[in-house]
Amino acid sequence: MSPLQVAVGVVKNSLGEVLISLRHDKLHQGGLWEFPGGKVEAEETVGQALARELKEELDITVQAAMPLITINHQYPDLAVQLCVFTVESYSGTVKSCEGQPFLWVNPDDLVNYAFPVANRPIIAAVRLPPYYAILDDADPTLLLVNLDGILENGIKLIQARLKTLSADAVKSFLEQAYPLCKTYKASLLLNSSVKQAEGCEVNGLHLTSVDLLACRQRPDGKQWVGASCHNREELRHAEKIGVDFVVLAPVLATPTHPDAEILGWDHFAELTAQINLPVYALGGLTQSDLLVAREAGAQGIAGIRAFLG
Ligand SMILES: Nc1nc2c([nH]c(=O)n2[C@H]2C[C@H](O)[C@@H](COP(=O)(O)OP(=O)(O)OP(=O)(O)O)O2)c(=O)[nH]1
Ligand SMILES: [Mg+2]
Repeated sequence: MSPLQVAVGVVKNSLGEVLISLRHDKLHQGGLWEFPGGKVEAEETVGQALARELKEELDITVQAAMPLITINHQYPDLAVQLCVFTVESYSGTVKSCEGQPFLWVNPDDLVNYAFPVANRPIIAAVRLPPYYAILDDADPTLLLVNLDGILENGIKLIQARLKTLSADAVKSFLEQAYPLCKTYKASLLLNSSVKQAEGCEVNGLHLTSVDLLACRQRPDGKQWVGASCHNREELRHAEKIGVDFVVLAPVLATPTHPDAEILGWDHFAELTAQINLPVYALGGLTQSDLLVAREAGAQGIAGIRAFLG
């Protein structure tokens, strides 16, 4: 049987808080928090269903919505496909039309509410930004200059991929980079191939595809865990161990990996549709590819050169 298709909306207020509502106890997944939305009816597109449900449940009119993530989940009693949109603009004032209590919650606080299990990657997608910068040490003298440029560009998620630096050099870099990222409210992840610097604070770990496949479970004690993937097997493993997001590459030709097999947007979209995780597109892309990437099911764009200035 085909899954129950559900249109789901991530609605934000002017403070950047997200609307959640409490499912009635008697419903499927009752007593848990949800993002507003509901079943797609026959002869209705998902976008039409989203607009109708948000009008019925909240009395708001959707003016623009962008795909965020699609989740295919098998509950013991029901298969659902949750088509989640970010509501970019709407008119009207939110009210509870069907008696569901609702709350406005800071995205980072969503993890403190009980949602249906299918919602875990949705919450990650809501919290993650559209761009993921990869800072490499091809020229170590430019590391801090490049980091500054990335932060000045407004990028909030950064991976330090420091392949050549010694452990001491990594340590002295992180001692400057972490506090700098913090002042810009950006998160800094360390690539798993980096010589680990004892006692250095970062916001998370980014697993290389080799390290990903070697992990039997999600590494402990990390705020964020990301992973690099190139194929279905790696994506499945990332989903299985419960990373927060992945980077799928190379989408287009890229000078840093000239021999890698290129996915192209169609194959990227096909692979991304099969996985319940936020996926960043990487390889030969720039910030201006964001809309194309979103249409292909991506969380956003990752890049080495894309955010340097
Ligand atoms: N709206 C919504 N549904 C979710 C979320 N997470 C999740 O697993 N679901 C599941 C629960 C249900 O099985 C299904 C939504 O179906 P529903 O019956 O509540 O939809 P509806 O609003 O059209 O309900 P109704 O008019 O028939 O009362 O999707 C979520 O965040 N939002
Ligand atoms: Mg509903």
